[in-house]
Amino acid sequence: MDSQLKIGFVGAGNMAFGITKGMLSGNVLPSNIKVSAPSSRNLGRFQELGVAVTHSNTEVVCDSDLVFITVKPHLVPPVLSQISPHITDRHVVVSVAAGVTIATLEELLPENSIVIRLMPNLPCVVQEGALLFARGSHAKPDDVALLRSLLHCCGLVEEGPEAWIDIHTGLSGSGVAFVYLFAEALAEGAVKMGMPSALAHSIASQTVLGAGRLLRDSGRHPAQLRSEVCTPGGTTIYGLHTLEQGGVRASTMSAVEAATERARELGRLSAARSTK
Ligand SMILES: NC(=O)C1=CN([C@@H]2O[C@H](COP(=O)(O)OP(=O)(O)OC[C@H]3O[C@@H](n4cnc5c(N)ncnc54)[C@H](OP(=O)(O)O)[C@@H]3O)[C@@H](O)[C@H]2O)C=CC1
Ligand SMILES: O=C(O)[C@@H]1CCC=N1
Repeated sequence: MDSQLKIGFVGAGNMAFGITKGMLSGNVLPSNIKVSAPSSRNLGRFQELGVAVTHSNTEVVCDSDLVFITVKPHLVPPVLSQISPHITDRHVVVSVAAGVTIATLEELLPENSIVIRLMPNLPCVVQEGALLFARGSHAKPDDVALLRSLLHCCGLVEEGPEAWIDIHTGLSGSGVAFVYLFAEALAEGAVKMGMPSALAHSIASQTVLGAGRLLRDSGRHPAQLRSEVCTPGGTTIYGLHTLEQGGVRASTMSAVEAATERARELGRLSAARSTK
C-alpha cells in the first residue's frame, strides 16, 4: 500500500471510528486520515488518535484519495450531491450506508466514478469485524486490492455480489446487536438466580467471546459444538429445550430477515431521494 495514500471519512460517528481504529492497528498513519462532521461532538475521539478533523466535507474529499461515506443512509443523497463536484478519477468512494445501492451511489456521483459498497460492523474497533463489500461498475482490481489492504486489520473481509450486502447487514451489521441482546439476557438470567450483576455481565461477555472464538477457529458447524456441550440428561439440554420452547431459533432467523428487508427498504428510499 502507498504510504502516502490519504483516507477521508465524511461522517464521524461510530462506524467511522470503528474503521479508523481498525486501520490504525495496521500500517495506516493517523496523519493520513481526515474526518468531517457538522458538529464537534464526535470529533474529539478522532483527535485523540491524532487524526485531522474538519467541519468541511469538501475539504475531506479534496485532501483524500479514498473517501468513506459514513453518514446515515437518508443523508447519503444530499451529502453525495454536495461532494460530487469534487470527485475526480483519482478517488475511490466507499459507502457503508445500510441499503444504499451501488446504482444510487453511481447516479449521485460523476460518470465513471469508482465506487465500492461496504458493510462493516462495529467490532472493527477491536479488529474483529466482519466486512463484506461489492464493487461498482468502474472499480478495478487495484481499487479492490487497495481497500482490502486497508481493511484487513479490521477483521474478516470478503467480497460478494451486491445482493448479499443487505443480507450481511441483517446477519452481521445488525447481528452484533442481536448477540448483545443474548449476552444481556444470559447475564440477567444469572442475576435472577442470585449472582451479582457485574460478575454475571463479565462472565456473559467472556462466554460469548469464547464461544465465538472456538466456533471460528475450529471451523466446525455450531450444531457439532453444541452437542459436545450437552451431557445426556444434563443441564445444557434442559436449558436448550427451554430456549427452543421460547422460539429463539425462529425469532433469530426472523430478526435477520427483518433487518435484511429493512436494508432493502432503505435502499428503495434512498433511490427515490436520489432522483428528486
Ligand atoms: N453503527 C453500526 O454498527 C453500523 C453502521 N453502518 C452504517 O454506517 C453509517 C453511519 O452510522 P453510524 O456511524 O452508526 O452513525 P452515527 O450517528 O454514529 O454517525 C453519523 C455521523 O454522520 C455525521 N453527519 C451528519 N450529517 C452530516 C453531513 N451532512 N455531512 C457529514 N457528516 C454528517 C454526524 O455528525 P455529528 O457528529 O455532528 O452528529 C455523525 O458524525 C450508516 O449509514 C449506517 O447504516 C454500517 C454498519 C454498522
Ligand atoms: O441499524 C442500522 O441501520 C445500522 C446498519 C447495520 C448496523 N447498524
